[in-house]
Amino acid sequence: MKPLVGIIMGSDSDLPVMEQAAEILDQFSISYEMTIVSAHRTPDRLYSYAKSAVDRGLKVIIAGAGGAAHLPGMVASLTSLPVIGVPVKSRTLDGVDSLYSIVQMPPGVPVATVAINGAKNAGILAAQILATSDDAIYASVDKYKKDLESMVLEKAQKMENK
Ligand SMILES: Nc1c(C(=O)O)ncn1[C@@H]1O[C@H](COP(=O)(O)O)[C@@H](O)[C@H]1O
Repeated sequence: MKPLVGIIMGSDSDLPVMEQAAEILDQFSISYEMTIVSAHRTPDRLYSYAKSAVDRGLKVIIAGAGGAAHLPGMVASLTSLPVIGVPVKSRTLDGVDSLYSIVQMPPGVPVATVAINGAKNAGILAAQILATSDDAIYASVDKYKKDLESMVLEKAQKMENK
């Protein structure tokens, strides 16, 4: 199945965070590809990845990076597909550097930025973007949210009955 979502990250050290996006896409049975692309270390690869994305059938790109996280913004500059940015928690500044690098994009080049290490929400958001034109994906996401609601209501009930 051709991947609909591209998950990219600046380094293999981002994988423990970024694989949470893959896990939730698996739950929704959404096809994806996952690889390393770095604006800083592999600029030519970044260019060819972003430029070929739409022709390869991708609909959404999730880009995660830490520190001076230019990857999501640079991808967004090179393609008109929606880009979701995941600030990965860095070793020195706790990911605040990653967050600020990703979130403050200039007008005209948005990156939908999730929380620090928020790769799971990035996956859900990608599914919701796809769901606007796919009823089966919409139904999966809708069920996920209803299950979440039931789970919390059950916990509330247990807490009240103690
Ligand atoms: N922020 C970027 C970019 C980029 O934005 O192009 N490329 C790698 N990195 C980040 O550097 C951090 C440390 O990388 P290493 O663990 O490989 O030293 C990672 O979090 C990666 O996302």
